[in-house]
Amino acid sequence: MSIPASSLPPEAAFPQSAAAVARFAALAETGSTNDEMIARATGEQAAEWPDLSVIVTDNQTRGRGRLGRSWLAPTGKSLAISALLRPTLPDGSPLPADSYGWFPLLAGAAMTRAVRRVVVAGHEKKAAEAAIAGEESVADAPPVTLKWPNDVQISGYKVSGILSEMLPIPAGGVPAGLVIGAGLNVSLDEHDLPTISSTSLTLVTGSKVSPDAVLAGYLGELTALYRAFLAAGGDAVASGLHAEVSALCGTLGQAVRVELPGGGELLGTAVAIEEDGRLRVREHSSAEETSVAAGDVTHLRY
Ligand SMILES: Nc1ncnc2c1ncn2[C@@H]1O[C@H](COP(=O)(O)OP(=O)(O)OP(=O)(O)O)[C@@H](O)[C@H]1O
Ligand SMILES: O=C(O)CCCC[C@@H]1SC[C@@H]2NC(=O)N[C@@H]21
Repeated sequence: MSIPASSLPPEAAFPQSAAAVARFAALAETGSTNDEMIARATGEQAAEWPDLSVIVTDNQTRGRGRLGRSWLAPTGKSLAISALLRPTLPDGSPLPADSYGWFPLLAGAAMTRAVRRVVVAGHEKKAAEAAIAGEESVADAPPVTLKWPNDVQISGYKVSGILSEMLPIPAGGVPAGLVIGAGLNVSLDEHDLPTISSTSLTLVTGSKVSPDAVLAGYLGELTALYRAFLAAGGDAVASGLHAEVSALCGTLGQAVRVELPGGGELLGTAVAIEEDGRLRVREHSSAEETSVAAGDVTHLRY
């Protein structure tokens, strides 16, 4: 007698992703994958959750976004992914705390690259179908860019958001690691979208997208950028991460409004990403340049 599909563990739906990391768990449902991962990484069984452990679900019921917002995801149509990193340098010493600021950008770059591959493949499929039908060539593939610090946008619409959270730091100690949470809108329809500024992979490509393939793509990119960053001692410039993030970042060259964490705002043009990951903005009123480490950035479209 064959086993009914519903009795298979959820991991069975993610063979490529499970092969890409040290430990992989897929949950049928959870409140927040970041909360799940933080609890496991700091609980009694913490030693069983090594560097590059991943928890995923397609049914996250209380997703948390940046700046205290909620992350909304209709059941079965998006992925909530949390990756545990316990970064150590090649000599075995822990990564210094001041390199941790690069992780949100590193994860954003990894997701941008993974989404780009899906969008380009969808575009090539459409182009091939158009050619067979004898139609005129189709338009260029839509741009997939990183919105500083870590949203992924397709043609300016948000398809993924990232929330990185540090594990508790022991008094006077070095960080024990962090959890990088990523929400990815996979197959939402128009009517499922939580905001007018969001989109999904299926809406953009017009094709069915394999959650396992896109997740494995993201985990592969994340692992590659992470390993290069650690091999360079946590130096984003030497590892090429600074250049990669700058190349993927659609915020550069844009007119932006930055709502600063302490109140107040900055109106200007985003001109560069600093070597420590901050965004440098040239103010419109004074032409003065200010670098911001955090804040809510809006791309202004005139
Ligand atoms: N599944 C989702 N997809 C996209 N955004 C979502 C989703 N769930 C919740 N949101 C939230 O919706 C809000 C809108 O996101 P978005 O970044 O597009 O707009 P914004 O921050 O208001 O403006 P802007 O992008 O122009 O700066 C954010 O708080 C985002 O976290
Ligand atoms: O854009 C944002 O505001 C960040 C959204 C982060 C959502 C992800 S989904 C997986 C992980 N678990 C959470 O509760 N949040 C993050």
